[in-house]
Amino acid sequence: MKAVVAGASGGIGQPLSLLLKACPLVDNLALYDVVNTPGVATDLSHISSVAKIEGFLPADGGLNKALEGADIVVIPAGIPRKPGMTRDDLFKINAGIVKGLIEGIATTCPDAYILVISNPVNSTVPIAAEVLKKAGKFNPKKLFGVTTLDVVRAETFVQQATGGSGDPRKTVIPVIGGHSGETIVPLWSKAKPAVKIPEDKLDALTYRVQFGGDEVVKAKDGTGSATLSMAYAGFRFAESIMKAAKGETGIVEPTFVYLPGVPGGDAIAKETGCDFFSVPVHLGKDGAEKIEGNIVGEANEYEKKLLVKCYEGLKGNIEKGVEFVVNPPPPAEKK
Ligand SMILES: NC(=O)C1=CN([C@@H]2O[C@H](COP(=O)(O)OP(=O)(O)OC[C@H]3O[C@@H](n4cnc5c(N)ncnc54)[C@H](O)[C@@H]3O)[C@@H](O)[C@H]2O)C=CC1
Ligand SMILES: O=C([O-])CC(=O)C(=O)O
Repeated sequence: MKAVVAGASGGIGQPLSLLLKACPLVDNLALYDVVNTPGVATDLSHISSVAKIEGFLPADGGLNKALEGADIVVIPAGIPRKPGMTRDDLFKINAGIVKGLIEGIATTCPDAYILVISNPVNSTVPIAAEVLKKAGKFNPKKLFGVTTLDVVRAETFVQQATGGSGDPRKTVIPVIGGHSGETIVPLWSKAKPAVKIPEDKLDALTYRVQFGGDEVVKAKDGTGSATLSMAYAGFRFAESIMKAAKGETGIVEPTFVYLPGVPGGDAIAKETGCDFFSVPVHLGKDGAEKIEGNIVGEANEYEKKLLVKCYEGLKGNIEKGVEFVVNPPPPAEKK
């Protein structure tokens, strides 16, 4: 299994690369970034794990060299938020970064699983899909927006709100929709095993999952957004993809996918009016095998109200991403 991290020298990229280097499922690890990958790769190369590691910079076709033969490409490249910014404020810079990286993937390793972390995920995944479509290489079963951090937060915060003890990972909570503010919808009613959230804590708990990113941005006070918890979440999702690729069955993860391209997705696309949506997806050797049931239809009344707000925001984010590729903005005039 060859894994590539694009944006490997950054706040997420470095710890994510560390986790992938230590993972026995990875035989080869390529680190790509516009800066510092020789240093990061040399540092990680001293770790006594099976993965062979190499760092690449843009010079001399570095991106294509990194991507050559890749089975899985994880993309945390791009700028993070500062206090006062929304994820959508990152679009201006990150849209072009993601577009360029996906063009490289379309040329060099179109069959790889593609995991997009770069924000705004609600728009960068549609950008990736459109770039791949344009190149005639779009396989919706292998393109994923990484929304695992929302799931991780829901697992953690619900324990705190209910006074639960024990391993938070043992409670499975589907978090669906998109990856920003009100587009993030935790389905507490679908938790397994069931959770009993005191009514007076429900709004605050939901808000904390939806705006957990802001909590970190505020605490980091201008130095960035979630990196370590994101590296954990990104690795957790990448590991699930790799395990499924190697034949492990029964793996289900919420992830932001192109609904019409995944079995079971059409009904949800019709109900939500959104072609891209995060839903629990069964993972298999070919990627997204199918979507489990109609989770949107099964939401309770409280969650249905949250979903209405989710659709409103998400539709615009998706359209913005699609437009960026289909009707690209004119190139900026040179001064
Ligand atoms: N999906 C999610 O749940 C989350 C997403 N994010 C997003 O992840 C992205 C990265 O965040 P951080 O690692 O904190 O930022 P960072 O600034 O620390 O690292 C980003 C890295 O990307 C590199 N980069 C820039 N242009 C590139 C290009 N064309 N090719 C390859 N690498 C390039 C930079 O050199 C830098 O090393 C941000 O957009 C952030 O909003 C952050 C947390 C959670
Ligand atoms: O909040 C941000 O900008 C980073 C992010 O996506 C998260 O932490 O969920």
